[in-house]
Amino acid sequence: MGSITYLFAIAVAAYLFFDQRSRARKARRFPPGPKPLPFLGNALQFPASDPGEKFAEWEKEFGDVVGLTLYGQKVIVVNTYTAAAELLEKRSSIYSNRPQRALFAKYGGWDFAISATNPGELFNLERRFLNQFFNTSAVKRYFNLITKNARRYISLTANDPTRFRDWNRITTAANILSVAYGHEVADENDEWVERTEQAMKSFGVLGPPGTHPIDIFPSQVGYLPFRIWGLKFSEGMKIVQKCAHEMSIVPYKLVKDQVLAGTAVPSLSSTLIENNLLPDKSVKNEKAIYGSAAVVYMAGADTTVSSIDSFLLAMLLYPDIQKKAQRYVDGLLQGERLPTLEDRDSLPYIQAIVKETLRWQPIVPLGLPHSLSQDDTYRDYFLPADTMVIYNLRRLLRDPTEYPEPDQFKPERFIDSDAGQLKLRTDVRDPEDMAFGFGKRICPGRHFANATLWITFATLLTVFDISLAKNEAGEPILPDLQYVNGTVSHPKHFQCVFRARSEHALSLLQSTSDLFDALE
Ligand code: HEM
Repeated sequence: MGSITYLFAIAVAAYLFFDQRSRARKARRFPPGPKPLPFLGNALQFPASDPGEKFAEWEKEFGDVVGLTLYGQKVIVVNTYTAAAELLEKRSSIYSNRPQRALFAKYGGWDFAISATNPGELFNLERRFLNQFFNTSAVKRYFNLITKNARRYISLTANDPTRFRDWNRITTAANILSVAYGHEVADENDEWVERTEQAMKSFGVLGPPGTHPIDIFPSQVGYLPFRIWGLKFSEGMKIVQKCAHEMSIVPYKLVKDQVLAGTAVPSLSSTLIENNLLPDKSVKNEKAIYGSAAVVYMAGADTTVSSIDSFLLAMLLYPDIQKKAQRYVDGLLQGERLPTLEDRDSLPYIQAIVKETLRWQPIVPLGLPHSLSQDDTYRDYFLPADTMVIYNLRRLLRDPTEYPEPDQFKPERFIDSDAGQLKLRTDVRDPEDMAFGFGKRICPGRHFANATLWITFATLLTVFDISLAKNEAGEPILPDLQYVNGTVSHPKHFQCVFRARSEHALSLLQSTSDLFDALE
């Protein structure tokens, strides 16, 4: 009896030992993915422009977490909300680095930008500063400004509808430059707007992240003169560096001089300079201050502009939804006034339209990649430190199990009508839980963005009927819903007809200049 027990105990111990080893071995497995080539890895298969289709193919073959290698860099592409939330949200403490882009940060001079820094002193300070100015209650102090610029956009569009996309860009810039620096955008030739647009364009020379030899082997080739990569590259990098300086130090110094002279218009920069001013007139935490202000424009303008254009596309393609939204707006405003952000809770249908716009056309289709600060295991997979994590936001926001008929624009999916009263549903996943990213890296400007989109959509619906342009034969021109891909994607050229819904609506806009004063 004793020896049987003994043998049984050995068998159990042996089983546990081998089971543990086999699980450990299994956990050393990187997630499956397409077969890599030596050195290049999957670089040649990695889609340079529209990754959506390729990612969908890989997901079908390998599952919702796909493993890739790009020149030795391990990458995972995450295709479900469950996996993204588990890794980037719940394990945020180790999934919040950014893949290092030496070309942009170190050699391009953009190392002050929070989007390029890893959690640490500079990151914490910049997140704290941004949160101080963009948390839910702080953004309320910008409601008047946002409303004013939404009306300005619509007023400019009423006067010259052919340039509706320019007006969107300029008035969005006006919002953000005012918040960041107290700078008032006077007209379309504003030097600050041009400067920042030049900076955005200059990034073209950097190419897709992680593909230039300086990004792949920073310590080996980074110190070599830019000339060896060609004249175009070398000239392009000089512009990137010049823009980094002009976007950060130049406006910062200007505001600092204004603070010292007592002439600064209150803004994120002026307040932070005042709060960090030392008796000898130097400023503590300078880099975090100019970094926070510069990144607000870089991250906030393009994204908001593209979301507003996507809303216009939805209104062109779904006229019944436009009519329905207008009925709700008219029911509240009775054609007597324009909407304000105080009306937000009374118009849940417009809130649902904001959510559906962010879901229907995810304008940051792959989010911003995170990276792992230490080894981890997930399911049976081993994920080494420095693995890049791409969350396929377009896939997450168009998941048919969360959002049936995901290609359709249907704000109704977020609406409940309780005894005839509309309210937002709480049992459907809110696209805002994904569209603004995850964990410690979640977009700090999300409340500001939501307010800007809401007031712009509500005012557009109050003032205009938005409809398709017609060709010479009188047939409607349907937009093809093609987007120019990039970190932020934008709809390609499309046309829109804006017809004022009433003379009174226009006159409300025209009297807006008085209203602006009242709002300020
Ligand atoms: C519709 C508008 C917007 C969308 C869809 C959007 C989306 C995003 C996304 C997906 C990220 C990446 C988060 C992550 O890494 O997981 C991000 C980061 C960021 N966003 Fe936004 N954003 C918008 C507007 C804004 C605005 C208005 C501001 C500024 C006021 C802003 C400031 C930032 C900053 C500074 C980051 C970098 C955060 C970091 O690296 O830690 N965004 N945004």
